[in-house]
Amino acid sequence: MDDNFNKAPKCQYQGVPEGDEFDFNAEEIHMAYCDTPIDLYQNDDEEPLKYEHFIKPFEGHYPKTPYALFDVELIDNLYKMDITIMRPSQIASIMATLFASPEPTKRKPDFLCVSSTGSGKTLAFLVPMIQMCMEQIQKLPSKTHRTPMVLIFAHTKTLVANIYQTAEKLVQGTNVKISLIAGKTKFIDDTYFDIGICTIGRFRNHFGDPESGRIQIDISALKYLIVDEADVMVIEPEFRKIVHEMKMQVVSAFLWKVGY
Ligand SMILES: Nc1ncnc2c1ncn2[C@@H]1O[C@H](COP(=O)(O)OP(=O)(O)OP(=O)(O)O)[C@@H](O)[C@H]1O
Repeated sequence: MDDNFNKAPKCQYQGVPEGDEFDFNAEEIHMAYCDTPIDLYQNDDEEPLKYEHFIKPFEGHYPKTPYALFDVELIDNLYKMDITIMRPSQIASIMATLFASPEPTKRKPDFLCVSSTGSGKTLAFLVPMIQMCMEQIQKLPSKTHRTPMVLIFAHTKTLVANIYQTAEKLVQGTNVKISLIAGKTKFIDDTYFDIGICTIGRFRNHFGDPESGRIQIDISALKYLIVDEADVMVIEPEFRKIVHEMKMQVVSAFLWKVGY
C-alpha cells in the first residue's frame, strides 16, 4: 500500500500550516474541502466510485483497481446498509488514512475534513478506521489482549449513540471490538476493545484518575483520535485537557477532526 499515495492521480486534498485556533501541535493539518469532488483514481467510464472497486482479492475474486484497500466483510456490511457509492468526504478520508504519507519519515499530519451536513462524515471516518483495525488485528497473535487503537469523541450522547449504532452495523462479522463510553450505559469493565466511542464526561471517568476505582483506558496502542464536530469540541476546556494528557502519553496519535 505504501506506494499508492504517489500513484493516485488526482486529489484535491492539501496540507496547510496549523492555524492559531487549533492548539493540537500539528505541524501541518491536511484539509479536504469535500463539497468539491475528489478523485481517488480516474475510472475510464467516469462512473461514480463504488466501494466494491476497492475490495481486496478473495476466493478467486481479483481487485478492480490497483487500490485494493478493503476487506470484503466491511464492504458487505456497507452494502447491507445500502451504501454502494463513495462520497467525496469519504474518498478524501480514505486517502488521508489508508494511503502512505507523501513524506514517510515525518509523522502523519492531522486531517481536517469540512463537509456539509448529511454528506456522510460518520462513514468517512468509521470505514477507514475499521479497516485499519482489521489490518492491525490480522498482524497480531490471535489471543492478544488488544487495547484501543481509535478513540472517537462527539459532544452529545445522541451523536455518540448514532455513531455507535452505525459502527455496530459495520463491524458485524469482523473481529473489531467497539465500546460505547457515554451517557448512562454501565461503566466499562475492561480496556480490551479496538474502537471507543465516547462523550467527554464518561471518558473522564476512565482516564487520568487511577484512584477512582474505575477501569482506566489504556491508550498505549492509540493510533487515531477522531473528533466529530471539532469546531464545538476544541472550545471545550475539559476536552482540551484530555487531548493534552493524551499527547503526553502517546505522541504519535493522528488527530482526525471532522468539521461540519
Ligand atoms: N456513500 C453513501 N451512500 C449513500 N448514503 C450515504 C453514504 N454515506 C452516508 N450516507 C447516508 O447519508 C446520511 C447522512 O450521513 P451522516 O449522518 O454521516 O452525515 P454527516 O455528514 O455526519 O451529517 P451531520 O453533519 O448531520 O452530522 C446517513 O443516512 C448515511 O447512511
